Amino acid sequence: MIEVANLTKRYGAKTAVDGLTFTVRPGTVTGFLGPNGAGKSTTMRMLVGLDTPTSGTAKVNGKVYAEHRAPLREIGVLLEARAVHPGRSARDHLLAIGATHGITAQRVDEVLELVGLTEVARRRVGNFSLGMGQRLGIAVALLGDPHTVMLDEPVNGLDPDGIKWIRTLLKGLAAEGRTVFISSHLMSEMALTAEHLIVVGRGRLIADVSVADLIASATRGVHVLSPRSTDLVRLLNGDGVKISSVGGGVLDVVGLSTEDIALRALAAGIPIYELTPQRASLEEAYMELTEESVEYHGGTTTTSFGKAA
Ligand SMILES: Nc1ncnc2c1ncn2[C@@H]1O[C@H](COP(=O)(O)OP(=O)(O)OP(=O)(O)O)[C@@H](O)[C@H]1O
Repeated sequence: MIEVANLTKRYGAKTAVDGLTFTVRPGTVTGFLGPNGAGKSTTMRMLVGLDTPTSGTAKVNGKVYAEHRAPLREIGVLLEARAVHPGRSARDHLLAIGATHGITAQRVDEVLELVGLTEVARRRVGNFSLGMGQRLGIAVALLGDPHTVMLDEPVNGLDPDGIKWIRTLLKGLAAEGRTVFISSHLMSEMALTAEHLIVVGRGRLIADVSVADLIASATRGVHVLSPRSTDLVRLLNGDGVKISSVGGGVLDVVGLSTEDIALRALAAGIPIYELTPQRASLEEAYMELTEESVEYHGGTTTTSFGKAA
């Protein structure tokens, strides 16, 4: 379990994390999302004692990191900046880390197997590809068989096979009852991996929501096909309702639910052949949610072409 309460971090005049409060529960994969500079890495660093909060608390399994006697057994982390001695083998790297916690060579070999590095376990880490380095980082995180796993951008550098592997791994860890907290900018991947989301922007909490609810809350219309579309437009038009044609006789109705449309059409005797709610993708829902809090907007090059009538 991860509990963040009124957490604030200032670097001089810059407030990186601003009164953040949230809980990450065991048993599900929780995604940590937010635009660049939103404060995700800073929050994760405070959770593992790499940064000190200006105020508030960041607890793992009921205690702040420094209070744990065997932290590797409480929380396994993969943060972006990893210090690995390039001349060491993957196995030696894990053995050295494990030595501080009485972790056996057998456990090291188990973890190497789990992340698919057994065959290269005795090779110099300096020659590892980005994906192999990422797998080694995940091996470090899992070494102490921790109850909580926190990974910053875990799919960075992984190929599609690797991405699928980590998705299965993370879901498996959550199914075992562990707390799994991951940050990522890949929305399509988050939609497949996470069940719950903590969304931050400019250091503040924007949403603490299930993936399903976030997608459902994104405003999208309902596509309606009727042989009497003109009558239907007249019937449904009103305050807060926007109706447009999307071609093929199909109307896009925003501001009314499928039930509203069906019942009103039924009462007026207007037949309906098709009624389809338009679902937003997680990416679209996320963009709507964070629109206001993007710190660094990219420049756009716009060229005007005459719009076709
Ligand atoms: N050591 C530091 N000194 C000064 N400012 C910092 C420091 N660390 C982070 N910041 C600032 O704090 C803000 C939050 O940064 P952080 O890295 O936590 O964001 P993030 O959400 O992880 O971003 P990204 O998605 O780009 O990794 C940024 O504006 C960043 O420039």
